[in-house]
Amino acid sequence: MADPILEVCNLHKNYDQGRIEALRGIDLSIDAGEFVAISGHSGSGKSTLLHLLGGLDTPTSGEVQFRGAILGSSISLDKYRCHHVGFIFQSFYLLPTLRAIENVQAPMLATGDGGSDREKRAEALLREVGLESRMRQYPNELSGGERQRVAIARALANNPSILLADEPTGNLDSKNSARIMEILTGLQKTRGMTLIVITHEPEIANSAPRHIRIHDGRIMP
Ligand SMILES: Nc1ncnc2c1ncn2[C@@H]1O[C@H](COP(=O)(O)OP(=O)(O)OP(=O)(O)O)[C@@H](O)[C@H]1O
Repeated sequence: MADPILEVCNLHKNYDQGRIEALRGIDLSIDAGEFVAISGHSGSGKSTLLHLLGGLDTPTSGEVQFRGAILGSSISLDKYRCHHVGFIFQSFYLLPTLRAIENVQAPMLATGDGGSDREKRAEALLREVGLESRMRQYPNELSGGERQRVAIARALANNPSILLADEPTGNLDSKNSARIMEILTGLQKTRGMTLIVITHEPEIANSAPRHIRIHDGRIMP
């Protein structure tokens, strides 16, 4: 039976005082545990949509609901972002002065989650992404694929139910790209997470059970 975790209703997003219409009426329902790929040409509105799904920005009109709660109204964007969503970006965005294990603990510190268990939980997450031997390295001592694995562990820090990934393999070679997708789809299957991935790679888009194509701010039929 359908169990919507995210519902999007007539979503519009304008920039530049309405001169740019990045999203022009998106309706979308995503079930808990789904793996959805989003593709579309550059500038079509993919990242804008992902940012609104993740509560990183607010719509010009329309709404996003998380389990029936309207983002920014029935649930605060802060609470939603900190406890329910994990983000992964093409450029990793690790803090360069923190070791891998400290990067993973950062979101726990921000929310006050984890208590004295923080370090152990961060270790377990790094083990889950296969980085048990690289926990004490700084980001600049890690390869691109390893950095993205740290970013995935960090995205899991507060045990979110949704993972949002914006071109997570965009900076990686094909071997690392396959490894990252294997980890992400593994998390979707074993933890029952909802996985939403923006990608330009047809192989990844076609591997997802559901593939949404965006064109000029609308979902293509
Ligand atoms: N902060 C902003 N201010 C003004 N315009 C923006 C802003 N963010 C995005 N845009 C514009 O909105 C449109 C959609 O951008 P968006 O980043 O969502 O596209 P995209 O499909 O993710 O593109 P790409 O594949 O190149 O990352 C583009 O015309 C872009 O220039």
